[in-house]
Amino acid sequence: MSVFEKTVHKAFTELPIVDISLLFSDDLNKREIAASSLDKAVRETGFLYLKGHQIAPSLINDLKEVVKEYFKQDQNSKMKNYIGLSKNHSGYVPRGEEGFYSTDSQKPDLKEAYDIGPDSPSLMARFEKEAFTQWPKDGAFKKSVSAYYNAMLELSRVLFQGFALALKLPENTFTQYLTTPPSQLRLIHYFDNPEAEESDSGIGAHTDYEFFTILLPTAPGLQVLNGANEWINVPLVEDCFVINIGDMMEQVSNGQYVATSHRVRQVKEERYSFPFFSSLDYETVVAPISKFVDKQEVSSYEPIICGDHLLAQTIQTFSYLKEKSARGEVNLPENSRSLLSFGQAAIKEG
Ligand SMILES: O=C(O)CCC(=O)C(=O)O
Ligand SMILES: [Fe+2]
Repeated sequence: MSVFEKTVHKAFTELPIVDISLLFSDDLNKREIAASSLDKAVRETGFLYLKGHQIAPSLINDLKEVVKEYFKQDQNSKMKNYIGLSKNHSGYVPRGEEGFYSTDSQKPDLKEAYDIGPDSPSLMARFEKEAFTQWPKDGAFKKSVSAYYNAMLELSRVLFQGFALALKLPENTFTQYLTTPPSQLRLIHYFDNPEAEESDSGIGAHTDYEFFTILLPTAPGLQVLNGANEWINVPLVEDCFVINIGDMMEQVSNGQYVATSHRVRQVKEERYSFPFFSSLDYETVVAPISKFVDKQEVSSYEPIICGDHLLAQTIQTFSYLKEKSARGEVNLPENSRSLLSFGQAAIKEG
């Protein structure tokens, strides 16, 4: 395969486990060994289990505890922190607020969420120069969730370096743009539904918008589309995160690393999941790196501005932002991509 051909994932039936312990080594040769196993897994599947991440179990346990307590509250209490009341796209997301994932508006995805982003500059930096994250009253929630957010931000720095090495690029290729990224942490609660059928959607099929996602699920339900267009179950593996490639990694690598479609289905037992969407600084221009573009080729990946891509996708999916857009209070950035412009399905069509 020429290095310029876009990757097509294998017809995998399970996800590889990648141990990144060596990425924490002071020895570059050792970091490169870990990076090459990352590279292999990403090319074959675009999705993997991450071992050796050095996140303390207490951070994870504290997070699960405060989130479970939070969602136990009644709807009125949760709506006091409705995401539409915030200036930086943070807060409670009731069922049905997001219109993208579920294709059937009569049957919204069976979930609610709480979204956390940084204080300004945030995802809404185009419209709000100064904005602060909306937190519920419970101080324990803020403490545990912030600690987990900060740990994810640090892990994303290690992984950005790992992905740069994996792509045989200078190690700081991405991290030079990682100062105040508008990365989002979602705390998702899927309702228990013992009668759930195979077609009942927790989250409909999509790719994530950022570079990669560090996901912590608490129960099965996640499914990934493989190279043969089959949905593969992602069972839990103890002490592992799940990592998947997002739109912007596909964009910078000119399709060497492809965003992977995934969905959540048939959630019978109550389920929580915590994706951290790893982004770079808002103004970062995300274009295919020249090494991956054939001189004769016109790349199908037009440059995008990192934060604008996230903003555009978000405006197209959240009801409160669609309403603000209709009132002229927010507007789509120039050259916005439509939804589902990345991933295997988009490559096959395009
Ligand atoms: O809940 C999960 O396991 C996946 C969540 C997800 O794909 C997302 O929020 O983008
Ligand atoms: Fe996702």
